[in-house]
Amino acid sequence: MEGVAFCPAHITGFFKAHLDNKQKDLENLGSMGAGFSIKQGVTTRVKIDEKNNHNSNFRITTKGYQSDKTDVSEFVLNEFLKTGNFEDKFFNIEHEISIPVGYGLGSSSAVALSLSFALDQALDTKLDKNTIGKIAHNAEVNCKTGLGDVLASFHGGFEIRVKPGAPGIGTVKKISTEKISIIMICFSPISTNKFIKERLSQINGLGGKMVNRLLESKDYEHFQDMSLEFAEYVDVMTPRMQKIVDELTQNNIKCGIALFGETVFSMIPQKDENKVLEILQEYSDGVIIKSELDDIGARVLNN
Ligand SMILES: Nc1ncnc2c1ncn2[C@@H]1O[C@H](COP(=O)(O)OP(=O)(O)OP(=O)(O)O)[C@@H](O)[C@H]1O
Ligand SMILES: CC(C)(CO)[C@@H](O)C(=O)[O-]
Repeated sequence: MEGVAFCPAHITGFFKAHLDNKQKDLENLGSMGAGFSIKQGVTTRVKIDEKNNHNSNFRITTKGYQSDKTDVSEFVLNEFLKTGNFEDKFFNIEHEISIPVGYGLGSSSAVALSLSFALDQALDTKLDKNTIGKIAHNAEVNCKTGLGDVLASFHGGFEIRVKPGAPGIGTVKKISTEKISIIMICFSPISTNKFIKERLSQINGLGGKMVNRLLESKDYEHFQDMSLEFAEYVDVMTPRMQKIVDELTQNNIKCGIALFGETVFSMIPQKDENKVLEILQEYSDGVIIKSELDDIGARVLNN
């Protein structure tokens, strides 16, 4: 019994949290906002064997970029364990993470959603796609590692989240663009969990208005301008980020900030790719990622 699935990394440029305390169902919580999914992300392999003499009933290993915790994966696994009797089974879970963890690239949601699809395939549970998405969304919101990333990476592309919630409840509007390149530079992580717990209540005005503005313009350059405005508003801009933003702006290149990480991204026409890379390569303390939009969203991979 095996399953393999991929979920793209997702970057949020601005958002409005929906965490109404009276609303207890995790699937109704989430965020509105806008962002995009990229070609890199998380591939998860699940192998289910007999338990035999293992002490625990699962093992989670990570290839590529590493993480400090695995609570998001454990939440997803536990939801699937409720669907049947698997006492004599051993779940071998391997995440292959091709983007740095904690830098605003939605690695935790890509972990959750790729695992949810892979478990459905391995167990042959045949859940409908929205239910698979819901399990991953609930894991993210429960662990406070994200609010809208699962909904967004479920659909892929450059998206506006117009209604918050898990897949099947929340809705997105996809915006089509010319063929663009996405180049990012990542410096250091910012904990989304810490931000949601400590700062979220202070920041809930601007994101909703920006959603409406982007629905009008449907323009990726406008999206980036608003992302910079939002980053200043929530006060996450560091001097290092500001320096890059200034240099790109002086060269007529649009850019935005990935929430939440010390990460600057630039969505540009493909012809401008080298110009951006030349500028970013001077900053040797950052990790540069070159990508394109993933328009498909999370999916099972046929092995
Ligand atoms: N299986 C897992 N793999 C990776 N991270 C996990 C896992 N389970 C829980 N996490 C937690 O998620 C954190 C990363 O989430 P965080 O939200 O901070 O960053 P991100 O998902 O990379 O980016 P974003 O800011 O866009 O959400 C890790 O530091 C870790 O504590
Ligand atoms: C809270 C958040 C910015 C963290 O990545 C994201 O999940 C979102 O846009 O809801």
